[in-house]
Amino acid sequence: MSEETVLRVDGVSKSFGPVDVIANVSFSVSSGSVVAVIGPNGSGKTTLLRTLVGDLRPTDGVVSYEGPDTDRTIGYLPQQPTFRAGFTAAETLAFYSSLLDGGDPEALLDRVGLVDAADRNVENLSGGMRQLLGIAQATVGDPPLVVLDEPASGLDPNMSEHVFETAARMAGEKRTVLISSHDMALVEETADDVLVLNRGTVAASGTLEELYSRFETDSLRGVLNAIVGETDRVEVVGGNR
Ligand SMILES: Nc1ncnc2c1ncn2[C@@H]1O[C@H](COP(=O)(O)OP(=O)(O)OP(=O)(O)O)[C@@H](O)[C@H]1O
Repeated sequence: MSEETVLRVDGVSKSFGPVDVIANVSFSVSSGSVVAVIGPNGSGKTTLLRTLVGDLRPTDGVVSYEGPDTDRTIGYLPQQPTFRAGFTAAETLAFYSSLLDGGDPEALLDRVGLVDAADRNVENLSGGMRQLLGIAQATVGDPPLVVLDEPASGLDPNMSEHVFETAARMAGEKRTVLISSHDMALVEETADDVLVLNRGTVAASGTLEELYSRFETDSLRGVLNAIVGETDRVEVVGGNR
């Protein structure tokens, strides 16, 4: 695996009005790796990813893309992807491809295992199929960095595994994949590096082995429990706003 930095995040904070959601987050992402962002509900994963892809402007700090200079540098699957109604899956990808000179829709659908749904209208896709179409959309134009926000959410176990295998295979093609997830088993199988967010700050980061050794455990669940404790409440930043 190459060790070139593709993304550098330096002291990034994001507030919404008076609500500080992420604070002073710094890390870098190496090319060709799968990096997982994990953390409890409300810890700031989506806000961090949206800031990294330029969907949100950081309140403080700098995000620098340092990968290859291509037409599309970062592909992004939002937590809830939306598509224009009336288009088929293939037409949706053809549309994005036409904007970027970004490749053959059939090949993009094949990459995520969605060829059989090519002619189905997007509003008639199942939740899992929508996620897969969103992942295909995120890879249009072959961006060196693909950011996937909970791509396996709502998918059955086989599909979740398929999505993570797809992500790992993409990273093997010299593409870097940054993925947020609550599925600890799949993160353990797939991730080269893990960033643990808690209350909007980086509580820990490193390879699985580094995290296991630091927290004297043999699972990510153990790492999370050591950081967050066992709780049945979602931490809500900024109170009840
Ligand atoms: N636009 C906004 N205005 C105010 N607060 C916000 C806004 N967007 C997010 N937040 C708050 O920021 C915190 C982090 O939310 P975020 O969606 O980033 O967390 P998350 O780790 O992705 O959660 P989950 O795992 O549940 O998807 C939450 O308390 C949320 O209510």
